[in-house]
Amino acid sequence: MFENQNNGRFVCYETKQFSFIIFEKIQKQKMFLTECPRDAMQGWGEFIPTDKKIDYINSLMDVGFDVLDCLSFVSPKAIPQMADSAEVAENIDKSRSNTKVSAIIGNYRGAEKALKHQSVDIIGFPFSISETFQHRNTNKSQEEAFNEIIRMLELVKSENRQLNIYFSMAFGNPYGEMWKWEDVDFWAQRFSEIGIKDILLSDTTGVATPETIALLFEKIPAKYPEINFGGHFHNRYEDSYSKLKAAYDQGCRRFDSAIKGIGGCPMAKDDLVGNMPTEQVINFMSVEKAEHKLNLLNFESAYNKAKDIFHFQLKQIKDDFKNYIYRRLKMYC
Ligand SMILES: CC(C)(COP(=O)([O-])OP(=O)([O-])OC[C@H]1O[C@@H](n2cnc3c(N)ncnc32)[C@H](O)[C@@H]1OP(=O)([O-])[O-])[C@@H](O)C(=O)NCCC(=O)NCCSC(=O)C[C@@](C)(O)CC(=O)[O-]
Repeated sequence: MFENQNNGRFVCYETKQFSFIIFEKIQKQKMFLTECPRDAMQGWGEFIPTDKKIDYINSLMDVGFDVLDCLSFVSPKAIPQMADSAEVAENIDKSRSNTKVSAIIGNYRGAEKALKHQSVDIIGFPFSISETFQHRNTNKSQEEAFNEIIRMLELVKSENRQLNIYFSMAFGNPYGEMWKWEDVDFWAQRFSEIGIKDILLSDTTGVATPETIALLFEKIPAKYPEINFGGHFHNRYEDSYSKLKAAYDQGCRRFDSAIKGIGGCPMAKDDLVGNMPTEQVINFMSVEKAEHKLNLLNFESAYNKAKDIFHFQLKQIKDDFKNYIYRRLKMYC
């Protein structure tokens, strides 16, 4: 099968007597975007006052993201920054927005706490392809986590909400454990069997390359069409385009990101590897002419609030923009 630039593809059909090639129009799929202020905030050193969090999250609710991953119901000792999530959850204004709200949880108790809040539509559990990271992050083995997820799924169904699974360390790990795509496939199969419908292939510590991203997005989603797969990348600012492109070219239209790429998982390594920056996803969509429904004016106003919370500077933004233009020019020259 060969895709071309005109929203179409040449498909080769073979019967016993004939083989023929036809041109099929393909519907351009809309992007499905998740903004992750939870990932940005959870490792932030100074405590962000609760009212600032609420104000920031409500400004993001106006942008038009499909999902806002903004809450966390884990141990406050492990992640003190998110200890006020219950109060934040009670003050999310969903009246003007279709954006779904997602909360991260690390055990059944966290799921129960999250689901008490009517604003929470989705809970997300970080299942790890690396056994070491499963222990580090949730104090469980993979099998223990899997069994707990089965219980959580029952709970989520009875509450009429949704359970997303992150495949942490899906592209490799920094602990010296062997990585192969077949391990990701093994777990995708098991999660498919229990009826999980949403899996985010996550590059927790930024070890993925465009090649491993392309490999995983080529192999895995095709085998499990009943599951919606997405990309949850952590990377350096300048690697954003090539990583998005690697997944996009394999048909992935679902991406998680955080403004300015701030954040990461504090349980993974000592140094946080930044998130996929949302501005880079927006740049990417404009280059690829990908359809989305973000309100960019509202995005700018949320971006200004992020600037205040995370103290990033205008000069830094200008430098990033200059670097971005330079790289694009280099690609075309
Ligand atoms: C998962 C647990 C809770 C298990 O924690 P545990 O140690 O197994 O639980 P425990 O039952 O032994 O309890 C330990 C303490 O935590 C408390 N506790 C226990 N559970 C809860 C709860 N739900 N809510 C509030 N408190 C809780 C519990 O009460 C106790 O407090 P103490 O008695 O010592 O005062 C713990 O290991 C933990 O909090 N880990 C942090 C997980 C986390 O938030 N990681 C970051 C988010 S995941 C991520 O960022 C990756 C992602 C999503 O971006 C994808 C990717 O890139 O890979």
